[in-house]
Amino acid sequence: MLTVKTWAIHRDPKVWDDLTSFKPEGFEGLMEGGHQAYYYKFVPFGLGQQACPGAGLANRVMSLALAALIQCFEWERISEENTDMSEGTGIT
Ligand code: HEM
Repeated sequence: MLTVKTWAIHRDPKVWDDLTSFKPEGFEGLMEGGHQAYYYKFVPFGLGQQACPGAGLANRVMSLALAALIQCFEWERISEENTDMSEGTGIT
């Protein structure tokens, strides 16, 4: 069996700058160059035979789901402190 090391790909300093900072703009232009270019750099759905079969659906409904959450609820911060986004163990 061949497994793809997504953890290492997503943390490759040759591909990603300043890995531990929150920089959404780092994802801009990710889709340029077509499907293949996107998948080699950023592989949230895995790769190969075991890759997520729901990727197409997820990509299409993600912005709708997020927009619905933003529109339907009143959001507020629970404290003035920044959320700790550091890695931990557990199940997503
Ligand atoms: C943001 C949304 C999603 C993400 C990030 C995601 C990510 C993943 C990942 C990383 C895998 C494992 C790939 C591997 O083992 O290499 C996977 C597997 C799978 N996903 Fe998703 N997924 C998402 C949404 C969905 C949706 C919407 C469906 C179905 C409607 C789905 C169905 C599946 C199934 C059935 C597998 C198992 C595939 C297999 O083992 O053959 N996923 N997904």
